[in-house]
Amino acid sequence: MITHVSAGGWSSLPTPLTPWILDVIQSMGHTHMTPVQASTIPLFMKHKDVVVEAVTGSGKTLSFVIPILERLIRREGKFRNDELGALVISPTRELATQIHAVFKSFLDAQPDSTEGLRYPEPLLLISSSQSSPAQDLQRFLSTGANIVIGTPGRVEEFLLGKGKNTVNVKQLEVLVLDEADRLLDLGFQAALTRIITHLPKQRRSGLFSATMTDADALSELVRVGLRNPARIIVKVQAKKTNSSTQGSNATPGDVVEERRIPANLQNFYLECSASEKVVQLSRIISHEISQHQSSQFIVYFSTGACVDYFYKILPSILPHSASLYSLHGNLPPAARTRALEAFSSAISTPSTPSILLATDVAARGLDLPGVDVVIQFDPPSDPKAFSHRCGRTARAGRSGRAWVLLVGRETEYTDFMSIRQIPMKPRSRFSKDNMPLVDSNSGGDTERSEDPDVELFLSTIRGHVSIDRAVHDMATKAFVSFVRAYSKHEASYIFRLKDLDLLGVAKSYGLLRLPRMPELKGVDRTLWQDALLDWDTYAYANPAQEAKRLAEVANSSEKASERAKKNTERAEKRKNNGAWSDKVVRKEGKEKRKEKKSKKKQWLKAQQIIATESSSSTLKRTREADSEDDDDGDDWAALQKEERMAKKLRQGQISQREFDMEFGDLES
Ligand SMILES: Nc1ncnc2c1ncn2[C@@H]1O[C@H](COP(=O)(O)OP(=O)(O)OP(=O)(O)O)[C@@H](O)[C@H]1O
Repeated sequence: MITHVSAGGWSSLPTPLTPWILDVIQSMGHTHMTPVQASTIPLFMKHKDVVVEAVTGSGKTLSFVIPILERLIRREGKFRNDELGALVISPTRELATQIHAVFKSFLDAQPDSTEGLRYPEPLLLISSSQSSPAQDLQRFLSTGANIVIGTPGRVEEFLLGKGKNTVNVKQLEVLVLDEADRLLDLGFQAALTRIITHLPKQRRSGLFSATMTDADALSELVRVGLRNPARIIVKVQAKKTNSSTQGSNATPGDVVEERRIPANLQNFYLECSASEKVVQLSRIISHEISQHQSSQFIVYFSTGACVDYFYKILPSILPHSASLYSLHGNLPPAARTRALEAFSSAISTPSTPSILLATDVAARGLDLPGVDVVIQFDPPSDPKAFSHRCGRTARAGRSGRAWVLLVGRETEYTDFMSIRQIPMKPRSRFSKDNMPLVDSNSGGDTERSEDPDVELFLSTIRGHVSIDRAVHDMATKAFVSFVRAYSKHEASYIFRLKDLDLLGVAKSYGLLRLPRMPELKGVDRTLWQDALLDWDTYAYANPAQEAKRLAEVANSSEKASERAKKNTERAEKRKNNGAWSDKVVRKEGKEKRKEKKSKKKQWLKAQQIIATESSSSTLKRTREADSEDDDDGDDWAALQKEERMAKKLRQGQISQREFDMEFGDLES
């Protein structure tokens, strides 16, 4: 369904558009302006700075493209080759390329007789994967381009790096920040400030986004050099029923709600357990294909590693065959361009369903009118990205459907979004037959039982993963990156890692075993079962990678046996060292005892000298015998006994013979 949201014909603008510009607009099939265009174009064409907030897909691009062209066409005096007339900055290269294409569709159609924009090529994209900054600079000078479009990094390089003394910005008429709230975020702030400081103050500036709410702080606007800007907010009113209308289409008497998402967007959330997410993703896709004949999907994940992994896994679990595409920021620029081009052309000729798996690099601005369904497998870390992701469908009055999977207490996210005028409707989990999954009811309490197919999916994914060890590496990387991203959610009081069932997530991912990571420290591992697999023979499908692994295994087992050998040697040495030190201790003890003994014997000797002359030979023999005695206790007892006997001998209580029998050399 396409609901045309009109706000008057193009001819109703207070300043008429240049005829050939109007022709191009008509050739695009845009018979009427959208509300944001009707509000913005007249102001921005004149001398007003604008801050524009309007929902996704409402036509903001033409709201700045047309005023820029009109200002440059009407300008008195031609730009010199090194002079820049207009600068458009966007946060991603994909969006920059798209904006470039919109400008180009106008400029390519300009008649030869046109005054104003008559350069070999008045337009320059400086974030293309096909050109280097040096080449951009060269093209700028050779073509005399006056409209430059780029991402912050490349624009900075262009104006303040290599091009510092080449690109003349003195005559700059217009600066546009598309997705301005994103550009004013911390990540881009420093580069943006440097660029803006470099530009002349006498210029018009326009800030555009579907989520400008945070960027309207006065200090932000002053920082980007806006003076007394016109604030344009285009809100959507929708009937609080299933059939929605937009803007003035709501009739008096209807219960209407204001929302910050397109009126024709149906926005659903589906609550399931962590272990059920992949099952439910597959079933939403299946439901959309069979019930709504949807054929173009974008599925958002939280990290590039998750995109890579599910790109591998999904074909094994999707009930329908589909063409998959992947797009994330870690891909080389050329691969990103290829993926987007392939997905776009698949959209224009739908035969089998096409599914783009993406991160937030594809959340904002991309205009892919054929997208029927957006599924957020993981809610975004930045809540603002939520409406941008949803907004890849239901564009320009078309209808579209968006889903988000929420786990446990994550359903609080719906209230969080509702406050931000982004309503969501609950949907039940889907059963195998794509019917709502009914929770069992025992004694009045509804029990959420895990979908029985979770185990089936787990073993299917595991089966797929176990074919190639590289996929296992991807699975582990994806899981780890997901957990780390989860802990960085901006809405951290809703997305709390400690509340998340990590074993459920691991199950959903089809992990063969749990990775070693501190976040898994507290989990009850008795609830987890590793896949039965011989890890020694589990191989990489890529022969070179497998050869490398085997070499590493051999190397590490060699190292392990070397380590074991060294350990044994060390143990042996310790033992020997231990025996030696025992000896030392024993020797020292012996010497101490000897010393003690000799002192006592000296004392005894003195006693014996006092005693009888006849016992002296016996005592001498006793001393000699004692000196060989190592046992300190027995020795001391013997000495005491000897001393007692010697005393008895002196007192005549025993005879010399009796004494000698005991201590001397007489046999008893
Ligand atoms: N006046 C119009 N009538 C009908 N369709 C239009 C009109 N103006 C623009 N469009 C179409 O609407 C679609 C969305 O436009 P655009 O990409 O500018 O949206 P946006 O507001 O910038 O969205 P986002 O916030 O997602 O970047 C485009 O396909 C464009 O061709």
